[in-house]
Amino acid sequence: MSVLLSDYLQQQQQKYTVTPFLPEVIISISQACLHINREVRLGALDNILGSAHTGNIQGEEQKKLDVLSNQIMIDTLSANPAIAGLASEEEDSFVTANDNGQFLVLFDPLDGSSNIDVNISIGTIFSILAKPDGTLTTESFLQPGRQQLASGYVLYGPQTILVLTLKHGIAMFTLNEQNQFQLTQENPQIPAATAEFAINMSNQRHWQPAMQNYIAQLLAGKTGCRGKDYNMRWVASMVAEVHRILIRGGIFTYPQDQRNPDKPGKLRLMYEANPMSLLIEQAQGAATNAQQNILDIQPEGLHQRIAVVLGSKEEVDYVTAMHNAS
Ligand SMILES: O=P(O)(O)OC[C@H]1O[C@](O)(COP(=O)(O)O)[C@@H](O)[C@@H]1O
Ligand SMILES: [Mg+2]
Ligand SMILES: [Mg+2]
Repeated sequence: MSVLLSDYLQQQQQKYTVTPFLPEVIISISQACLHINREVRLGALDNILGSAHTGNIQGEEQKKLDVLSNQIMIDTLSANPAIAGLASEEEDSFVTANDNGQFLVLFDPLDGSSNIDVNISIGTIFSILAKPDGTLTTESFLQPGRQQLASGYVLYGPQTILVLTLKHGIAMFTLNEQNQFQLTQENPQIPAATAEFAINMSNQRHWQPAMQNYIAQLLAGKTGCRGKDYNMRWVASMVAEVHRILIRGGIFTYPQDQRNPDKPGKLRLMYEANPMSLLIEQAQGAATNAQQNILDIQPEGLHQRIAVVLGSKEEVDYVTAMHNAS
């Protein structure tokens, strides 16, 4: 018998203590993503390709689909009275949703924007926190990743797949012919060892010495100290890279760059690194900023950037140890 997202959420409530109304928040997120999915599938037919000719607070050019997906997320989630506030890659500061809401939702409405126009996998990433008591402020959102109640992503690829954790393992749902998310895999385990890495090699000259040395070891293959040949992949969509790692293992990194010391990495802690790190940990992988566990980091800003190393545990531990020894 097929298990739909709503059935799965009910089962989780029967097995574990799930915060009241958290399932409804996840349903709202899934509805927003179904809407985004429709837009993605139509592409040029719905005039959603190309630049919006605007920029976000991070100085990045916004694509039409970045702006549209952000609006869909805000409109859909604000309609759920359980949600107090929202934070998005595309909004300068947080958005107040409902005065009596108990949850905060942080999201990257459209991840992998450079892939939109070329029809390569993109996604939506989300993180759910409990709203602390009192007035909603930026500080309300600045909770370490370990305090997330749930996180996940929707991958708009050859299949549309929702991946979710309520901190009791991981569930993967595939969008079926009735436009419903249907459970297709539970509790994938990331193999501890791997021979596949993902990094944007064009930035090599800017990496710190420890990352230079690590990648040089992998490139040396069988002839080097790691004693095996490594394969490389780079999709330029974090959602797609994390999905590959959840399915078959591997290591993904977007390291710190020496070009701009004020910008310790490209990826954002609150709505990219934290939700993905929770998923990776729930699948027996590891995630660090090359020095410490990402989920233990005390955030300092909504749009804080961070170096990310995640995936197969032995490989992540190895490269993290190299950084800590340097
Ligand atoms: O184009 P680059 O430098 O390889 O960066 C790719 C990385 O940037 C991102 O696209 C950033 O996400 P956004 O598209 O949400 O800004 C990641 O998904 C991906 O890992
Ligand atoms: Mg992103
Ligand atoms: Mg984005």
